[in-house]
Amino acid sequence: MKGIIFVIDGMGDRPMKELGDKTPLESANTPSMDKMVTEGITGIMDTIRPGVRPGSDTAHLTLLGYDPYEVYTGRGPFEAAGVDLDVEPGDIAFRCNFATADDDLTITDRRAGRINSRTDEIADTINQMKIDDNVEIIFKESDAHRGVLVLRGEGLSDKITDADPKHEGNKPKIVKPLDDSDEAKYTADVVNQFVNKSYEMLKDHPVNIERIENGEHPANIVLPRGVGAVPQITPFEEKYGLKGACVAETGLIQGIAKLAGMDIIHVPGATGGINTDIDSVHKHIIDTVKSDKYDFILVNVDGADEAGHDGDTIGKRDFIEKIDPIMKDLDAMDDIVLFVTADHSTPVSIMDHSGDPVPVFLKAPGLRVDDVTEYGERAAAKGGLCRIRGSDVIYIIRDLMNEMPKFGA
Ligand SMILES: O=C(O)[C@H](O)COP(=O)(O)O
Ligand SMILES: [Mg+2]
Repeated sequence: MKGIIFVIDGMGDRPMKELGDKTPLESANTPSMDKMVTEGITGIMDTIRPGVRPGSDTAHLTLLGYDPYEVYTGRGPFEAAGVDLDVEPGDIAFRCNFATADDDLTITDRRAGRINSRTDEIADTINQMKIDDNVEIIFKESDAHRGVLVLRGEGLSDKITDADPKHEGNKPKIVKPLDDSDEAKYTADVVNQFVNKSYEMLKDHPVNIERIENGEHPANIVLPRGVGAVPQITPFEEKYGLKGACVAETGLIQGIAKLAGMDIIHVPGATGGINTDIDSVHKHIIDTVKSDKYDFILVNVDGADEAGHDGDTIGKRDFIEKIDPIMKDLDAMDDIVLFVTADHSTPVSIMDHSGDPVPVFLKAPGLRVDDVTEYGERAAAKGGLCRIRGSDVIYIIRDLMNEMPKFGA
């Protein structure tokens, strides 16, 4: 028996007039998932707890059986692991966005047109930045508009705020210390200098001159957020005795799996967007599930979340439809316990994560099948799994895999 958690990132949503009072999932044509739901059991899930808006990081940690209130130190170190940057004790790491700023540093696009090429050249320039002799700047591009900053040196602190203003039309936030320590004050000052210097170094960068000539948004500023020191995570295999692999598109999810000791399966052509090479994603998921090497596989596809963040209703619905053929192949396998879910809702109307519970279903041998015949937020709420929490998932899967020790004699 193999366990699989298949996360359709940000899939949960709310009914929309544009879709005839349906959600993107309810409106999507998903014959394979509907068949699996008919033969399986459904429910809804509060990934962390009702009303809590999960980040993808805290959500995935929870699904893997870690308590984010214990192990989560910030998003940065997971993003760093995802691009193979070491974060050592004493370092602090940030998730960054390549963004577009105008002359007075007002952010006009937090994702620089979802830039998807030559960010390595921009990273090379950022790596030449000097702030003072005490602190080393280590920067690496991740997928699309994402990047990672690691600061290394004496006397740094992760007790500081973010620079990313989170909404266009604002200037970068002035980073502030969160406690009275000299370390936090110093680190905040370093990060503020980093943001300003990134604009100075990038505004006339050849990559950006070319982007402007092509009518694209330049990546002329770097916005750090999600600061964190290195987290302590018990390896997944040590915790559960299951050898794990992760097939994911984005550095964040790969980084979480890597820090949990799982093997990372790289997917050529995966962009994390609705334009991803879905055939390549499909092939790598199925090959990994079929491989004898693994007992447990974490899958994450990210396009529905990106479409939610972009306010793209039709893109979100159509991306969900693209997942259905992958499910058809998983449906043909007998020896799996498959848990399909979103990590959180990203309603198109909000363009960000919400606390709405997400629809889930289970395919496994021996289930107490319910009456639900369609995969959707409201249909799933009528299913036999009822309303669960994300922290329940790894227990439910291990039980159905016959891997759970008995509690008691
Ligand atoms: O896509 C991501 O990395 C995040 O989930 C959203 O981050 P962004 O708003 O910076 O794109
Ligand atoms: Mg997510």
